[in-house]
Amino acid sequence: MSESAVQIIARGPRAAAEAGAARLDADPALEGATYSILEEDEDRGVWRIDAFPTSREEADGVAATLREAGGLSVAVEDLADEDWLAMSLSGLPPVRAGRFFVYGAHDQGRVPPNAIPLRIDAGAAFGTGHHGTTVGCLLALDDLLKRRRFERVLDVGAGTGLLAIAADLSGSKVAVGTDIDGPSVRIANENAALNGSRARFVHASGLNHTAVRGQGPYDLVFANILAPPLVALAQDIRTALKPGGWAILSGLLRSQERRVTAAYLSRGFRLHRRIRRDAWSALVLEKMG
Ligand SMILES: C[S@@+](CC[C@H](N)C(=O)[O-])C[C@H]1O[C@@H](n2cnc3c(N)ncnc32)[C@H](O)[C@@H]1O
Repeated sequence: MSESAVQIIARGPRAAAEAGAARLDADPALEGATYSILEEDEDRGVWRIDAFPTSREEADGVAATLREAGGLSVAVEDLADEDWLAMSLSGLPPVRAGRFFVYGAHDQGRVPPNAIPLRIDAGAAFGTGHHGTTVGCLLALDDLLKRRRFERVLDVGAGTGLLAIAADLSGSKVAVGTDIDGPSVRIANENAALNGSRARFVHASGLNHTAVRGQGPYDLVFANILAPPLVALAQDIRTALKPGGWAILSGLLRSQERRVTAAYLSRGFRLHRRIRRDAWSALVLEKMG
């Protein structure tokens, strides 16, 4: 959808927005759709979903699904420029998440002392550090690093690569990432080079790549994808981890915590912590012996 990119904006009460998001998650045809949900106006109780479809078919599907959910006013707005994501994100403020400081080119020189800087410029891949799902992962890593080190780290659904790069820059020996989206893999490898990181990214669905198997087993696996693939990948993530290894799972809504947690508890994980940000939840799980 090059010259005619659109953004879909749906507004309504929290219950309607969460119901709309749940419908997007449940539709296999919209599995790859990227959207965010957040509280836009706390006083008036208005919640908002922003979706950024990558094809006309996906745009029609997302808009129809949100309308069918009911209780939402849905607008489809044209984005004039193909580089809309970069435009909409340029100038965003830097993000501090624990010891990590995620910033764009325009904030070079503002890195606080003692922070681990992650230079990530807005572009066509997900993960500038501004989304609640990404912040949850960085906060979880920061917290775990207070008591332990992770030698080998895997990042499933790496987007810009910032989670694997954060692991590498905070002392991991091996940091590998995968993404089903080819351009994201290229961008993630460029970001690794830009940050002087040895993290490496490969084009793969889930954990299905020889480079992923070859570097395992892992001490830590990140997966910031949606609830259905998190459930579907539970066994693969378990297999990829050492006993006593950790999983940081994100991309799920608070309303989906129980379903995702159940898939991991039933495979011998223990829930260590939940980090909630906006409507999103990040789960920190340990693989028991
Ligand atoms: C929400 S973004 C997360 C990006 C980054 N890890 C972060 O935390 O900001 C999800 C990414 O996962 C990728 N993805 C979705 N399903 C996947 C799958 N089954 N296997 C690998 N990557 C996947 C998408 O292309 C997208 O880049």
